[in-house]
Amino acid sequence: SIPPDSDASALVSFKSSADPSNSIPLLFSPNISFCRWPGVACSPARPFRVTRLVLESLALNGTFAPSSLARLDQLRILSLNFNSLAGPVPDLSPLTNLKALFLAHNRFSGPFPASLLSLHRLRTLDLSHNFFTGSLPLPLTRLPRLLVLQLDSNAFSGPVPPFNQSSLKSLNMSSNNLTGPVPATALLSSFGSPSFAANPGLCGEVVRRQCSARIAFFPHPATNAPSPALPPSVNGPRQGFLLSESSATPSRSPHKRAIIAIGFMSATIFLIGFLTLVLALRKIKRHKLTGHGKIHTPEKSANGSEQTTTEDHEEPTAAMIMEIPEDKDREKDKAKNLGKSGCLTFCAGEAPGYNLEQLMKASAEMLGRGSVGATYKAVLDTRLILCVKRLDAGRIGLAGKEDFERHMEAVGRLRHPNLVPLRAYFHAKEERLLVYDYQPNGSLFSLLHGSKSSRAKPLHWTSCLKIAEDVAQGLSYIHQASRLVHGNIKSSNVILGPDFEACLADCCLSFLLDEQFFETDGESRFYRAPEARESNRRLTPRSDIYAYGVLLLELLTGKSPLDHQDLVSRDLPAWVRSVREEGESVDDERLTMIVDIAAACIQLSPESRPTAWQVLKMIQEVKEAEAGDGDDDSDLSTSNP
Ligand SMILES: Nc1ncnc2c1ncn2[C@@H]1O[C@H](COP(=O)(O)OP(=O)(O)OP(=O)(O)O)[C@@H](O)[C@H]1O
Repeated sequence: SIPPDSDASALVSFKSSADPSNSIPLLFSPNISFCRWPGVACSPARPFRVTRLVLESLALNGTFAPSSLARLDQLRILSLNFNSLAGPVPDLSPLTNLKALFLAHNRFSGPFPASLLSLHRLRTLDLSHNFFTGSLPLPLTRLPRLLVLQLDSNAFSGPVPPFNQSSLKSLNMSSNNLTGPVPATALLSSFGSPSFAANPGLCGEVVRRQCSARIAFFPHPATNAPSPALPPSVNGPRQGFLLSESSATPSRSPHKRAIIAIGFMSATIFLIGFLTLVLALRKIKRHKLTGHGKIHTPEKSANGSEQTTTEDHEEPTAAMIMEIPEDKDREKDKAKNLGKSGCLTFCAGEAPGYNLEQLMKASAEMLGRGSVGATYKAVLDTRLILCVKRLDAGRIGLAGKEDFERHMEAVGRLRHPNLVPLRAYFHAKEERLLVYDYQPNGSLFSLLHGSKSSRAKPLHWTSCLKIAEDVAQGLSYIHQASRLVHGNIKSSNVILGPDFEACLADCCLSFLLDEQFFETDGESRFYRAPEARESNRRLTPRSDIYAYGVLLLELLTGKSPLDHQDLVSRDLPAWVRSVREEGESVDDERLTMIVDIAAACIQLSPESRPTAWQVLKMIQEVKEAEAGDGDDDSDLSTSNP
């Protein structure tokens, strides 16, 4: 039997929570010395003390139990890569000799494991491809021996810590949700932009993306000067500074301050004015919204990114809104009501970066009208570009303010590099606005079907795999982190971010619709699982998977689902192959693997469809097969004691 205080008992304890499906039953046999259990190594210098534990790709799908490995204070290398371990990483501070920790490609969640910050011998840390959230702790910059740090493909947010330790030779923070300027330390500058790719909110020299005026402006000492009070619904005097700053010289003259002060004093008057605008907004008919206001026309800069012209700011959306002042008493009443709920609610505890007033003054371009309302690209005076969805009051079923807010709060908590984040929402009596990040590179729909000049060609194979993986990542996160359902997966709701990463948009909005308006005839119906065709109440994670399967075939063939409605009766591999045959050659086995995934997703019976997580793993297997047999443990050897 196994002595209770031995390293062997620690291993058994770890297995009991990490491996509930008993995927490795034979590996942990009491008849063999535990130092010879597969994946376990003990040091000759310290008999019966485990120094290395490598349990990779073993389908471990439980949790990493607190204290289970705490006894292993001689452990140098711990690798649990490529499993499905979920939940937080427990306190690992007792593993004081740990030099390499690999937890990549699992389902770990929660904040950055703070206990790792006390592991001063740590040289390699790989937390990539998990669901970690929250900010990166500053003490990470003080781990003195850190050589390799892989944090990519998580949902870390907040600023990049100013790493500058000379030991660090490899750093990857890509595909997170980090924001703000990347500190231009010598070390971070030497890594350059690839280490930070697919973090749409990062800016600065290191990532070669200009920071907005806000970021450049606020550290300026003048912003700390006391400012006159404003009504609570106006987001403080900073906005006034910003508005004038965007077109001003950097120095703030007394003359300028006086102008700003006058601006503030008239804020109340202005506020009433803008409330009027909000009320009138409801009155504008669709054709007026599209045709009346000055449409913001983006210009492509030399680097391909969109820029706004000065004129864009001259005629705000408000101009479209302003035209019909109603009967004055009614206006006042409505203004009072709006005043009570006239603030944007920012999601996920994020600091307000703008206010409703600024939003209303933004220049706007209608991007389209979907099932729940119209979508606009809004350019604020600060040049911040947002995507604003104005919900169609008549079609919204979730009538109560509380229900609406509860739903939007839950949606607003979702943060993942492959989801378009909901930043804020607004709810007044009959007005509901949703504010998202604006994604500059169009939708997958326009990528696949947008060009009228050439007949639709399937995308390049590697792009297909990348987009398929990105979407599966986003979907898997929605299903796992929140138990929400996307409800409307289709190619126009897959938007391409600044680094052409695919992000799911319009997350969980189908549930807002009054059931009678649930479209049974729009393009969405081609993506809809048979069991959910008639009612939005029947949308489930499995119906999302069905939609994903249809999307995958669209991606592989470049054909709209309109053109492949009889999917179930087709010989899918033969069809996909025939459509792709003119393009670049793709390994037949890999193509079949992907088509098989799509076929599994569009099974008629919801129970037969895989989960999003399984889909993701299968896509990643194809990608890995594509990349050839990887050198998974190359870092292990570099950190081998
Ligand atoms: N965050 C965003 N950034 C950039 N473009 C976006 C964003 N969200 C949506 N879009 C684009 O705006 C257009 C209109 O979107 P909208 O959601 O209103 O309609 P839809 O996607 O066609 O229908 P549905 O309401 O069924 O999702 C689409 O082309 C979509 O790709």
